[in-house]
Amino acid sequence: MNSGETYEYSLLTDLYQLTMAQGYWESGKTDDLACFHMYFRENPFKGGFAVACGMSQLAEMVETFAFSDDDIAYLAALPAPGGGRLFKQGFLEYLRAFELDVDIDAVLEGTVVFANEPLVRVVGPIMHCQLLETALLNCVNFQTLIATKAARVCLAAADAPVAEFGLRRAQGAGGGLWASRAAVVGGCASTSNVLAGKLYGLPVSGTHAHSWVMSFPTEIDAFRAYAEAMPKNCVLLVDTYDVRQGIENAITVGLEMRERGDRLAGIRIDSGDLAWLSKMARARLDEAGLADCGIVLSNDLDEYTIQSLRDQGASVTSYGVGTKLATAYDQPTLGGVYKLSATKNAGEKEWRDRIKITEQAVKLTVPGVLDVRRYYHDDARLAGDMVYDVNRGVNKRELIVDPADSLRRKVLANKRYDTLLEPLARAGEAVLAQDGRDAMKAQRRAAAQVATLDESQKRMLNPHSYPVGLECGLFERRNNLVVQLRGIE
Ligand SMILES: Nc1ncnc2c1ncn2[C@@H]1O[C@H](COP(=O)(O)OP(=O)(O)OP(=O)(O)O)[C@@H](O)[C@H]1O
Ligand SMILES: O=P(O)(O)OC[C@H]1O[C@H](OP(=O)(O)OP(=O)(O)O)[C@H](O)[C@@H]1O
Ligand SMILES: O=C(O)c1cccnc1
Repeated sequence: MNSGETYEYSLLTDLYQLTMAQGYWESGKTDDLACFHMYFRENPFKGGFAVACGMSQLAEMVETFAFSDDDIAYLAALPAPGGGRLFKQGFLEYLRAFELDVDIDAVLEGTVVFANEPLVRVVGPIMHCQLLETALLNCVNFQTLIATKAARVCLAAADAPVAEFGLRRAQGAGGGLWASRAAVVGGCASTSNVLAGKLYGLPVSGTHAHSWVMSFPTEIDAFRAYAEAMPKNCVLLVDTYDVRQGIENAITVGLEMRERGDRLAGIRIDSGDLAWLSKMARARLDEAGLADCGIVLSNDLDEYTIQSLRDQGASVTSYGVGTKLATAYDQPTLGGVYKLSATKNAGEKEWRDRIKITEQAVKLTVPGVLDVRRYYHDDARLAGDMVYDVNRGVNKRELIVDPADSLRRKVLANKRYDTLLEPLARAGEAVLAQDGRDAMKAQRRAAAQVATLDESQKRMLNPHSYPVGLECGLFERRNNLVVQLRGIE
């Protein structure tokens, strides 16, 4: 898979990653190993869950990560604010020959994930881990945000398919492309974005614009011409002048199509009271014998308006959702972070815990080399997620502790579990199989996993919070480290 744009992933970074890299190179720390994890601290949209996405682009990033002669020439020319050049020639030659050498483990796209558990683990020479940080966060943060928004919109829409229409309002070309893909992973049935369809193998769909109607002398001329041009894909936009008249014109054309052996697939309503108009349209279409003509609703929709339309009994076959989905209108970022959790310097055998301490309990990081065990109830509903250190044992009772409230604990022993992180790269080579990169497979994974959530966790308003906790031994270890570092033993 290719993103379609010539990305320079090695330079798609913050300058400080490169200045630190020169520092690591100069201080002989290029062989010191580090372990970083990417996670977010709060579920987006005040929701009860998120849908992971961005791992396919991450694999592409690993595959293409290199500093070209052109990149090196650019870096060589950068001035240092204090005079001279920012980067040393020796370091630039090192970069020219640079080969990424990291192991990455990540959840598969479409996996349901929660706050405060790792989505991605990167292990390798610290400089390598840091050279990936910014681009990794850029892709996983954005795509997870949009996939989650899409999952919420699709939950609200229930059985009615949602088409993603957001490209025109998306944040630039790259943002639009990846937003369309993430929207499909999150559950959208199709996208209007043709390039995303081509690049990522997504279903594309669409209707027509008001300009089509406005360019003809009358609405019915416009409808007839569209029906001629698109007899097998004819959805007529009925609200350019007057919805009531638009529906009557669509019925006339729909009946004419039927005479020719074609079918009016649907009408689209894009303004006004969508619930009332859709019910009125349904009644008229049925009366006219066009019960097989669908009704598409659009206009500034999101999960909340869709929920409200359903509550009002709107008659709808599918939704078109653009701006509020592709831009994650009510929350512009996921806020995911990438934190160092363990180091192993040259010559050391064991990983050494690393922790960032802070006054804010939520910002305290978790030490170790981590993975997540997801436990299930007998009926396949999720029971709880345990964040644990892969190099240490798990306590017998499989007890987890909520680090934000240590009184919240849960015993998970005797339950079935699986582990969430899967190999994405080994020694700098992407090992994520094509299967693991397929957007439509990720969509099926997301749908199956969202279905395992309890209704209370899927609620839009004040959802029940799913238990994610630290393995009790890891919780104790972290507490001891904080005590040690604060010198309060
Ligand atoms: N029955 C309804 N219940 C709740 N929200 C609705 C209903 N019908 C429409 N909406 C929403 O109300 C908003 C209407 O916005 P606005 O008043 O800007 O649209 P409009 O004037 O009908 O159309 P436009 O300005 O696009 O021509 C949209 O976000 C739409 O999704
Ligand atoms: O409302 P969204 O969820 O973003 O869905 C896409 C919108 O884009 C189109 O409108 P257009 O760009 O012509 O602008 P308009 O909404 O002002 O008609 C379309 O008719 C939808 O209304
Ligand atoms: O196909 C459509 O109806 C469409 C596509 C993009 C934006 N608005 C509508």
